[in-house]
Amino acid sequence: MLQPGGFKMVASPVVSCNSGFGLGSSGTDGGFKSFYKGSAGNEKSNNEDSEGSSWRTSSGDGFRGRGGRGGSRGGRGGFRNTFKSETDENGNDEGWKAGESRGRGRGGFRGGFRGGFRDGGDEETGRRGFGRETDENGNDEGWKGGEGRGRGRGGFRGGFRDGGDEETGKRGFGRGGFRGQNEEVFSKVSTADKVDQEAGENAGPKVVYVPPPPPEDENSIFSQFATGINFNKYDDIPVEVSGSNAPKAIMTFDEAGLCESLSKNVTKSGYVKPTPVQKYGIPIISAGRDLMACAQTGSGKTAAFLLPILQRFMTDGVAASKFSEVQEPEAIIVAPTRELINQIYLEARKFAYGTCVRPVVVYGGINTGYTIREVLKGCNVLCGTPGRLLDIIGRGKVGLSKLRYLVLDEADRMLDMGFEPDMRKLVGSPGMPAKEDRQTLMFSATFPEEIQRLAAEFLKVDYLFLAVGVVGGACSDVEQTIIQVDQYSKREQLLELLKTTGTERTMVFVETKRSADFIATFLCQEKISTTSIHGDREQREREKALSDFRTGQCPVLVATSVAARGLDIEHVQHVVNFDLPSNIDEYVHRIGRTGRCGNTGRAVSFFNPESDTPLARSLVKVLSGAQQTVPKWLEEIAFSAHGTTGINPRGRLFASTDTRKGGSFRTDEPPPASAPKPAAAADDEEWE
Ligand SMILES: Nc1ncnc2c1ncn2[C@@H]1O[C@H](COP(=O)(O)OP(=O)(O)OP(=O)(O)O)[C@@H](O)[C@H]1O
Repeated sequence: MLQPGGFKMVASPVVSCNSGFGLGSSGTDGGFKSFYKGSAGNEKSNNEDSEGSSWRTSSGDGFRGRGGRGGSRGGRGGFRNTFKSETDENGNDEGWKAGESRGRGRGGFRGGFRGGFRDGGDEETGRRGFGRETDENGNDEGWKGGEGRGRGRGGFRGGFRDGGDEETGKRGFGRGGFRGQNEEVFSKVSTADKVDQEAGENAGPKVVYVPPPPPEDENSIFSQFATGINFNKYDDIPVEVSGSNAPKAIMTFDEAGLCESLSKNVTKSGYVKPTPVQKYGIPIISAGRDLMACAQTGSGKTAAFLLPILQRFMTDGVAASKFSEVQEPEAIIVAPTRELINQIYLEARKFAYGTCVRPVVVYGGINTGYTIREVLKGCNVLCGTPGRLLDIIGRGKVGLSKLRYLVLDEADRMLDMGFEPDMRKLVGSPGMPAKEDRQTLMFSATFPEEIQRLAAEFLKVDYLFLAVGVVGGACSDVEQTIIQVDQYSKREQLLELLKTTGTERTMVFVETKRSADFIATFLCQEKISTTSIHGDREQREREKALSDFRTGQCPVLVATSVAARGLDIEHVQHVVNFDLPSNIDEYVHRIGRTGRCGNTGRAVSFFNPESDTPLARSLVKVLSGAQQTVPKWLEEIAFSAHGTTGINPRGRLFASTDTRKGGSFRTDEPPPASAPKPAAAADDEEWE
């Protein structure tokens, strides 16, 4: 039987979709029927009934495959349709990629697996042809479930790999390789290179995705995010540095003492003057001090740590990167999500342009062998998500003896319950210099007090605390609106809202991966070009979704918490909290995807009193802290919530300053009874 929530469908970003839904409005039960109309004119229908799900097209392709029942996902069951990339990337000259695998589809290849089609054929792989395919099947990933994604859901992402995208398709052989079920089969005939063999401890389907290479042309490397009308207002934000002997702030980039290459790169990036977090942060880091810095979303924290680190490397002369079986990076930067760490890497690469410093990025969801090869080519600045970073260190590919900087971006997230063990492992890794012998830097827009206390364990005793504005406060360039709704009117309200936003870029946040798919599909059916990003999507799909959103091909991105932090996407004018998050810091980060770098933005949040009342008080505080109108009804809810339930862990209040000053939780509230829930809902993201 179909389990509740027994389907999963990934909306195609570039298709417009005409659908008939057979779903209850909650979207949790029931059959499903939709019709996809591809850009190439292929029309597909997707139909799942309670037993054997089927998937058929009414297009000329005549595809008719049978997706079996789900059930591999630990009770979620269901059926997951990932035909999106096929339509948009391959539907042009090749026809549906599914066509490659059609016949096999009937064999129930999807039954019980999460995979379904897996096109797997990214451009890189395709270029390398078949030899590469075998190389890459060296089992270095183990089962997907074992990659931090599974969380006990079991199942694996088998299915077909038709290998075909534009590039691959041209090469013939790369297409149509059957990789369903167990990619180990391939590894047995593999001529895997050494790295992949070393990596192959866990047999099972491996991740073959190799991301496209980063841009090489200067224009793309230095593509700028235009500053907005409020950029100069950053100067009015109060700044506080606590701790002893803080160095003086700089007022211009000239005062930062950057070498010529770095200065040039700063100029080419369009940076004319530093933001407050840069004015204070750069000299603190240059002075060799540990730092915990908190500044509002979109205000330039990345450059605040990258520039002084790179400058130090230039002054002291780091070893030019060259191939070695073990790399010894001088800096490690960690961040909680793949897309964010990739963005940081691109920033590092931009600022290091024309120097001998080589940044490298490692994150889950891409081929490990490829990642390791990239690291071994030379690595001064290693950017990574925690899992992959620990993995590569554990494999002995990265030594830590030369490490001078350890940077935790989104540091409060990196130290909350989800990642704290990994961070402890990282600082406890063999060879990791003691905190006295390295410089540890932490950055975020939010820094709850309990996390600050924990963070202090990773820092030297005399670390400096930098607060630009109110710690955890929302960006004041974002106009925040809260609308009271009931659960069942949300979709209609969203539609209404999106009618007013037109083609302006909008991020719609939902609480679960299932709802992300559901809402994205719904919007597609309403002919709104939408894509989605969440932790159940293949990395390739995640990157494609982001890229389609960035370019405006899909002006609406439905996302879970995985996209809440750090992502810097130009022209995002709106954020919609279709579901409010479970804690206030998450809210601050989500709405901070707009209103960046002095630009203005709007955030609209649907407040359902049945589920969101616990957040009311902190919401009121955030709104008033950012000089926003607080609706009367919200104040009333907040007030009564206070009278009846006291503080709620969901509604954790933010700190207003350095905890070393004695703490700043409001004194009229008891401390939270239990540790607050991490930002991501339990049901939700795997962060790495
Ligand atoms: N001094 C500057 N002048 C012009 N643009 C800048 C400057 N500093 C940063 N920017 C740009 O502002 C944007 C936001 O910067 P960044 O992503 O570092 O913000 P952040 O504070 O880390 O945000 P978040 O808290 O969301 O992670 C980026 O596009 C960056 O290139």
